[in-house]
Amino acid sequence: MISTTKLTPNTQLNSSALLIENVNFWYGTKQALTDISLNIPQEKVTAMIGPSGCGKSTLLKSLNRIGELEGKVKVTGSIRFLGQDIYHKRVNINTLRRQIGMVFQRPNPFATSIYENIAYGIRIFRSVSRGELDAQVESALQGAALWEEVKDSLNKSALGLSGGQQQRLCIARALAVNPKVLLMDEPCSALDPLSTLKIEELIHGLKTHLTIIIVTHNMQQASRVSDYTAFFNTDESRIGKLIEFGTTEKIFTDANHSQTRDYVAGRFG
Ligand SMILES: Nc1ncnc2c1ncn2[C@@H]1O[C@H](COP(=O)(O)OP(=O)(O)OP(=O)(O)O)[C@@H](O)[C@H]1O
Repeated sequence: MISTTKLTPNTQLNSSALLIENVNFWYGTKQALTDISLNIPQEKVTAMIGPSGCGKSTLLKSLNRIGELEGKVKVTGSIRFLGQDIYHKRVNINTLRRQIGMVFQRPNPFATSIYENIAYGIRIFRSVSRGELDAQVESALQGAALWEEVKDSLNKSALGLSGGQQQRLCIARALAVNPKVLLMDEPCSALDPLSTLKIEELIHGLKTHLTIIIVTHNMQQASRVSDYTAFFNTDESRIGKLIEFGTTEKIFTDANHSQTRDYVAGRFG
């Protein structure tokens, strides 16, 4: 159910998964984000919306530090995951990325079997018996609502699955290592309407035990799947900033800022 609590970016929620404070982000000398403060609630779905180039993906990728893989980047400010500073020098990046998993715009399964796509990540983090591995693979595929469709073809190539199935496999792969947060970067933009519906249903079920952050250009999708929405924009400086954060109901029906109202009404972007 969508809460009607009035929220501002700095409002302290009872249970915060990620606390983002005064974050600035640069690719080399190009600044992509300025002064972002946002409190991502635990076990809810938060949508990030805004026109192309306003830094939604950049912020998403800074939450599990995979943005750093794209070359020389600089981040200032603070991002706390369950209270811990993710940029602290003693943070184990592999553990961070296990706890904060990610699903991308285009499904990117490994060119191996369906089974191996899931088993690979589990084996990296701990040694398990074959029986336990089988059970965990099944559990992850069940969690991504894919088990019934693939249980008789686990040894077949993942590349033979449809695009929608591949995306659910990628979700299963992320779920297999028990993340606490799932970052989704336009996960349905390459999918047909039926596959999109399946992913949206999945998101709805997953938030009972996962915090989900989804970047989407689809306003209907944002309003269907999310509890909270963050709207980003740029001005003439071309640097992304957070304009407004609140319950999805408030952002879509009674936003404080005219830019937000114009964007959700489809008047620009
Ligand atoms: N690897 C990179 N190197 C340099 N600049 C980048 C890189 N990735 C993104 N940018 C720039 O950072 C800014 C924010 O990009 P980002 O992809 O985060 O925006 P976005 O809101 O997610 O856009 P879209 O909705 O089109 O995906 C843009 O100006 C973009 O050109």
